[in-house]
Amino acid sequence: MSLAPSLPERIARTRADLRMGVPVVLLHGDGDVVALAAEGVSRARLADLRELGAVHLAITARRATTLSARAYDGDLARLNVPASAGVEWVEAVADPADDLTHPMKGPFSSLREGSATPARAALALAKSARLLPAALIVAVENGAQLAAEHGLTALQVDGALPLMADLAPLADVIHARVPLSVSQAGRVHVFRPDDGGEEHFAVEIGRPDREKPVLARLHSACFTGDLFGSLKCDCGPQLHAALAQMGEEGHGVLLYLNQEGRGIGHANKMRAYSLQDQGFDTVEANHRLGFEDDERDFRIGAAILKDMGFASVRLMTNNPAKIARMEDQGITVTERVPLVVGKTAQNAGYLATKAKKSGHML
Ligand SMILES: Nc1nc2c(ncn2[C@@H]2O[C@H](COP(=O)(O)OP(=O)(O)OP(=O)(O)O)[C@@H](O)[C@H]2O)c(=O)[nH]1
Ligand SMILES: [Zn+2]
Repeated sequence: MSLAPSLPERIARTRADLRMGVPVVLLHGDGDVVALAAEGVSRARLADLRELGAVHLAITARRATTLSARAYDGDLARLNVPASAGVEWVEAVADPADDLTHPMKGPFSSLREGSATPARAALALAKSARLLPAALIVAVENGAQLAAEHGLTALQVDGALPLMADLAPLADVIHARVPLSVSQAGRVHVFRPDDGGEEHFAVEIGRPDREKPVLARLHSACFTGDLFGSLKCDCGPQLHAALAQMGEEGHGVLLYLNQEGRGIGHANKMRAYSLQDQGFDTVEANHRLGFEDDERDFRIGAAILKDMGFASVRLMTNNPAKIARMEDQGITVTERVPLVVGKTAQNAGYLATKAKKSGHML
């Protein structure tokens, strides 16, 4: 009998700690580290980390490129945090908000020695906590002992990294009838991943025949567009047009995937919007923040479709990557159903960038 949390549960706990600004211990054969999310780091915590040893700031190669810092570790850089640097320095490196007003942030020196794997895990955890992808790290001698002494969560990096890259199993927790304006025959399913991540929803309209391709939409959450009527994107009109077409045909399935801001989270999407007001396009803004163009995991959508018994879809999308990801995951896309609605003066540039840089068929 063991009441100890499993590895997926430990990952969830580590993520929650980082989000709260609590340090965590990452255990690794080549050397343990204490890690702390850079976002919102307090003076006291930074001082505590310095007591443990030399502090480094792990950032993604995307962010390093913007800062003209060397990324010796390929996908990331471990910057030396100067002894004189305070929390303002950490925030300014992690967050591009004032890049234009303070363009000369360097020069930076980066760590070359030692394994970058714990730093990589810290960044993956920060991303999955929907924080800025930047983490303070300090190498420590006996991480497990330190964690026990201070009541910190300790995580084995070698087990956690591959598990985080895998798709977390999803359970169909509950489904219930919800009459909708587009169709009385609406049913909403709630899917919950076993890694403590966000729940996703499936809206089933009618009773689609599982033997035939179903009219399907994979919608990514957009709180500004879906709820507030934002004119900066086309999400709200796409959501409503997709449901309306399913209502007209009598059958369909709309997945509402909680991957806000193409998977970077609410706060980071608003940071991206703020950068867009400084003149960067949607892709450049993601890169400056340290993210890839698109951080979504469409395996989730494919897994939900399969769980519901759907093997082939008529996919409502303009995004060729969505079609490719479905096919990769064994969902046959028999037809692409275009979904071009909601063009506004304010989103013309956004849509043009999607067409130019992401290959959208608009
Ligand atoms: N990071 C970031 N995310 C954005 C921005 N504008 C919209 N989003 C997010 O982008 C996602 C839009 O997803 P979808 O509607 O599935 O659009 P898509 O991938 O372009 O594909 P289709 O609509 O199927 O053609 C949502 O998660 C939005 O929150 C932005 O400027 N930056
Ligand atoms: Zn949107």
